[in-house]
Amino acid sequence: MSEDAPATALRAQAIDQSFGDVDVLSGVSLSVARGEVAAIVGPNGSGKSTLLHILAGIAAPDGGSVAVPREAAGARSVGYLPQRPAFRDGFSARDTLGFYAQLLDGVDDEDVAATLDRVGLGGVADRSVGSLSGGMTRLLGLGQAVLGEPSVLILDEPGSGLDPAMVERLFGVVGDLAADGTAVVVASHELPAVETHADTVYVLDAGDFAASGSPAELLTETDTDSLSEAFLRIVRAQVGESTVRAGVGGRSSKKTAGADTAETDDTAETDADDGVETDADDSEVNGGE
Ligand SMILES: Nc1ncnc2c1ncn2[C@@H]1O[C@H](COP(=O)(O)OP(=O)(O)OP(=O)(O)O)[C@@H](O)[C@H]1O
Repeated sequence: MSEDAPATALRAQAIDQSFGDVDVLSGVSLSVARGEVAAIVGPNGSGKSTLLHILAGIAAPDGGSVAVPREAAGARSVGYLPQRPAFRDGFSARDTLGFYAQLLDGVDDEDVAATLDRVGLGGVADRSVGSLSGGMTRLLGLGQAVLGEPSVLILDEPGSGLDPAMVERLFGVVGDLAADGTAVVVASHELPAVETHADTVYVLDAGDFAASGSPAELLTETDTDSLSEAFLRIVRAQVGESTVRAGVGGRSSKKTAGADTAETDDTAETDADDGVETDADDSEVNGGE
């Protein structure tokens, strides 16, 4: 790896995931550098949450591997905001983040207060979490995810339920974190915000990335004027029209059975035992970058 190249913060290789006979992810690979905001977009049911669970180490994939080199600086490697964050009622926002702070080395009350301010909840820090609106609860989830300055931040639909100003604020926070070196993977349907704030966009459809590149590259490739238009063009090209996805469906969509088999067979790390290595002190992950 050259001195100047941004270090890889997260690498997923040949991820396969099925539920029953439905193949949701088939050979998905991506690499995210420190300081990069990578957005995963895709139709409903295309597998974004499934992929994020795997990247966050919450679920082991059927095949493939995830590696997150341990960073010396942060109190933890990966922060994760689920699609529907929920907190135990009866505690304030401050106490809730305080609880999570206790679980992390070197994170104190000052960090909790700074985090609440950062996500826009400083003014309601002492309100019970049960009295927070859905959007505020999501912001608290973002606060929980960024506590301890993880080197990788994984956000599942962080803008869902937030008003446009809050969506902008949230993506602004994400941009600030990336500027400080955090690698961010965000699944989002907020395509205008993604177009403005993401460095790389991955369009997940039919089990794998149908397209990827910077927002500008996707607009150029699809000859469109906005990421929303580019998205529609890409996913309509996949199946003729955009619908709720029910998975790749027995390898019947864009991949052939042979292609899937070849990817699986080619991959040395598809053993489930090798699966997720999110906390691995895995310096070889950066080797050759
Ligand atoms: N635990 C599970 N058991 C069975 N099927 C599942 C499970 N989790 C996800 N699926 C299926 O996998 C597919 C992908 O779901 P996923 O939630 O990852 O999609 P998504 O792209 O995040 O959707 P959305 O944009 O609507 O949130 C769907 O067909 C879903 O029904």
